[in-house]
Amino acid sequence: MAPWSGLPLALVIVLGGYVLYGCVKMIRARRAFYYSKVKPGLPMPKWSPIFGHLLAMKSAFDKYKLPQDITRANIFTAMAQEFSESDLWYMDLWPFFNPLLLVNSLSYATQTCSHENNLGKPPDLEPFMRAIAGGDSVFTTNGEEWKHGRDVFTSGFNTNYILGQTGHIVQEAEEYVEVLRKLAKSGEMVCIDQVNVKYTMDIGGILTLNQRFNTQAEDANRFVSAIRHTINWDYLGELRTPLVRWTPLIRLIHWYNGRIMKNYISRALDARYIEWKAGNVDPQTTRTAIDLALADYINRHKDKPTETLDPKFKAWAIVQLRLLFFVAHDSTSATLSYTYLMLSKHPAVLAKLRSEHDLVFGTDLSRVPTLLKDQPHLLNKLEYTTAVIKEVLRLYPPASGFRLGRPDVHLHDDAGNSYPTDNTRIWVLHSALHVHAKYWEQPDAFLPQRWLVGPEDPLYPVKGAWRPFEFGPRNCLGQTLSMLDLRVTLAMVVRRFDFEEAYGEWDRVNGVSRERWVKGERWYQVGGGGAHPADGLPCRVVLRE
Ligand code: HEM
Repeated sequence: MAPWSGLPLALVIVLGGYVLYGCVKMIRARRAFYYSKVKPGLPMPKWSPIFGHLLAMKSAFDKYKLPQDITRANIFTAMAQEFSESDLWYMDLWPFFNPLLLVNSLSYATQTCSHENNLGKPPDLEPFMRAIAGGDSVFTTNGEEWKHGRDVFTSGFNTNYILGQTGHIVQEAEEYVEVLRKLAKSGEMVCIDQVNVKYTMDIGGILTLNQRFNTQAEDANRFVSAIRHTINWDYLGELRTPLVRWTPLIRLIHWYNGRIMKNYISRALDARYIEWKAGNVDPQTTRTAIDLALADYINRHKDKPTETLDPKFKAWAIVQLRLLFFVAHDSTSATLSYTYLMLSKHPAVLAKLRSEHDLVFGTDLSRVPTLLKDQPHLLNKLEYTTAVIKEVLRLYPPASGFRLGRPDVHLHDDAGNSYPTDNTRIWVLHSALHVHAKYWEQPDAFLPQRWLVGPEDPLYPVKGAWRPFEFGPRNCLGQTLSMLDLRVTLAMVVRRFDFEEAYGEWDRVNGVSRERWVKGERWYQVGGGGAHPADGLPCRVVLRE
């Protein structure tokens, strides 16, 4: 029998076909990028006809000594200094990304996210978000589909309603204080970000799914474990290369976890629908995401109520609720972690924060939960606390803005230059914009007072340069909730505990070398949903009482 017959020959043909297909796609992608971006002389790093900008990424890692697990936004932030003249540059990272346009100026950010241009979300968000949400969610869809989702959930996140939910947050915060107390008693080093993720998941559970998960006190239930596993595995994909995401093992894990999440929310929807039909839910006072989805469904079927939920609605609602549970907890937990870190590094700020809490809530700490529950508007008096949170979000923004360019939309600069956005994904780099010397006095310094000074002060922030929640039609739906979570938590926690960063010890125990520092910081941002502190921010919790 000839050596190249039968199965081996078929394999060679299939593999050869794949290689050929890949080559044709690569040639097409590089050619299109060359003619639309390289030839017209648009700003970009040195481009190679074979590697595009993949080598430029490698050079950035070497040049800025970036650790492997740093977020992509922070890689681009390091590169931004090379494009300080244009404040914008293009990148060809095929096959890992479609063509990118990185922007780092207030004007470009505003143009990208404006109502007028109304740019949508790119399909490139899908691979990550699909693993979490299981389908097209309010985060990733565009047009009418997006608008319907946004309209259904908006009233559950408005300022008045959210302030009325303070009691629920305080309830979880009381549990959280007990967890911190135990950690302080044990004296153990702990990666506090993981503790914060559990805490914010408990808040997210009650405000999106109307369920108390008790993740802080007990072992995580199957839904909660499944979503965090999905994020962790997906992050592993992001860390190595996005191709890892498509390996059969990771796809199998996502499928398995996705089934758990889907079944869990499906049962929760059925159970809650029974409550609604029995008249046990007051739509005026209960606007958790699950209730808002059901209220919309019931309203649309009011002429012909259904015995059980329509499967099409259920499939849609499951996706939205998975997404909302994720966004409701992840970035807030990272912000909380960075807040503790900044407070531990800036004792004068911490002292001022504590004085403000003494002034607003009195010095009897045991009264704080009741005061918060009975008079949530007291939180509006926490001006300095809000300034601290804003400054943390300036230096450590957990997310970015991401839009799909369009042939009719060009970004313009003051000199009359015009930059095409056709066939590009525009990435508004919050981490670069938030420390841009053009907009910020002492950009790298942690100075909460900049949020309290008047326009005559050089520290006074330039309007629109702080955009952790983005602006425009696709701005963050949950920003009020997030700011409330953070203010309640700080009011409950900072006068009881100190947090002592312990990276040195963690690195010794884990044999980590000094290579993993970025701009003198060991707590650089790593991926994992939103951007979180590297290695979960190892620290010791110390009880002050
Ligand atoms: C510190 C906390 C948070 C930060 C920094 C943050 C940041 C952001 C950013 C930057 C976007 C826009 C992304 C883009 O333009 O491409 C966004 C969208 C969104 N966020 Fe947040 N977020 C936070 C917390 C929350 C919370 C607590 C919720 C509650 C459910 C939430 C729900 C959403 C939703 C639903 C969207 C999509 C909105 C749309 O496309 O219409 N986020 N967030």
